[in-house]
Amino acid sequence: MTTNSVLVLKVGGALLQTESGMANLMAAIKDMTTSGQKIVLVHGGGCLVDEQLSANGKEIIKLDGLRVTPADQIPIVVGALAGTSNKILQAAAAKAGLVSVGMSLGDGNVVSAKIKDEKLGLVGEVTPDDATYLNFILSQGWLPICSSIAVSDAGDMLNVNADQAATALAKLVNGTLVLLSDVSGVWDANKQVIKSLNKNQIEALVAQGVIEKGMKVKVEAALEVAQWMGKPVLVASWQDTEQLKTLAQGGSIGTQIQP
Ligand SMILES: Nc1ncnc2c1ncn2[C@@H]1O[C@H](COP(=O)(O)OP(=O)(O)O)[C@@H](O)[C@H]1O
Ligand SMILES: CC(=O)N[C@@H](CCC(=O)OP(=O)(O)O)C(=O)O
Repeated sequence: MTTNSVLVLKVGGALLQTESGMANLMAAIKDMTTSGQKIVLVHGGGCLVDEQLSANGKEIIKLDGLRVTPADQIPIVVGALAGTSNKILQAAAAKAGLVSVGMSLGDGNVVSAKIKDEKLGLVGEVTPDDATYLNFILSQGWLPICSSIAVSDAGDMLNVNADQAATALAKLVNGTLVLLSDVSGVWDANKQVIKSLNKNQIEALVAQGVIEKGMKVKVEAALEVAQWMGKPVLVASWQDTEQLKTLAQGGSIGTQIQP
């Protein structure tokens, strides 16, 4: 998708567990940036957080796809996302010949953050704020790699769902959002990828329980941006090299979430 607008690519945490997946993605990013496409990479790391919480004897609780994050889990969550996950991706970027800047939502006032809902603990809700820092990184030809850890004005470190993090950054730079997961797109009840979805269809599939958990959060984030921008948002897979090539050539892949 070589467009004039900035491409905001979000990758789910499962990517970080496959060397070949990361290598393929970084090769596709290298191709796109070489042809002048500006890219912001936003990442999750939910599975790494799960691993680290378990290793530290902590409970894993999710509500509607969002992790309940008590204060005693924050150091582990921040370490897994802003630390390990972010640096794993920077290492993969370096291997592909890309110059990256590892960052989080707490940097340069890119977003403003507040606690989303007391019952989720230290989970953040973010809104776009100041694009100066991100635009500077892009103007240097560097690849920003952003984790979904935010910092509130009150000085709390907050855990933000990475799809929602990507939503805020896509709005910030008025970019084109692509959410890459470990599935080829949004499935129907028979696990067939649906080519295109609008608001009514999404609401029906959520009500039927066909779209659930992390995919519910993702599709709702995608719909919000699609409506805000007045253009479709793609939900696709980082696993499929062909999909990545199509994306790099400006084609449409996976499921299009329509405004
Ligand atoms: N209708 C659906 N279509 C595709 N995936 C779905 C659907 N409903 C639930 N899922 C689940 O959502 C997962 C993707 O969400 P999530 O794990 O949060 O991804 P990521 O970590 O890439 O953001 C899929 O692996 C799948 O198990
Ligand atoms: C609040 C919340 O749910 N935060 C997520 C942040 C990471 C994430 O979203 O990772 P994926 O993209 O791999 O799912 C979490 O703690 O798992």
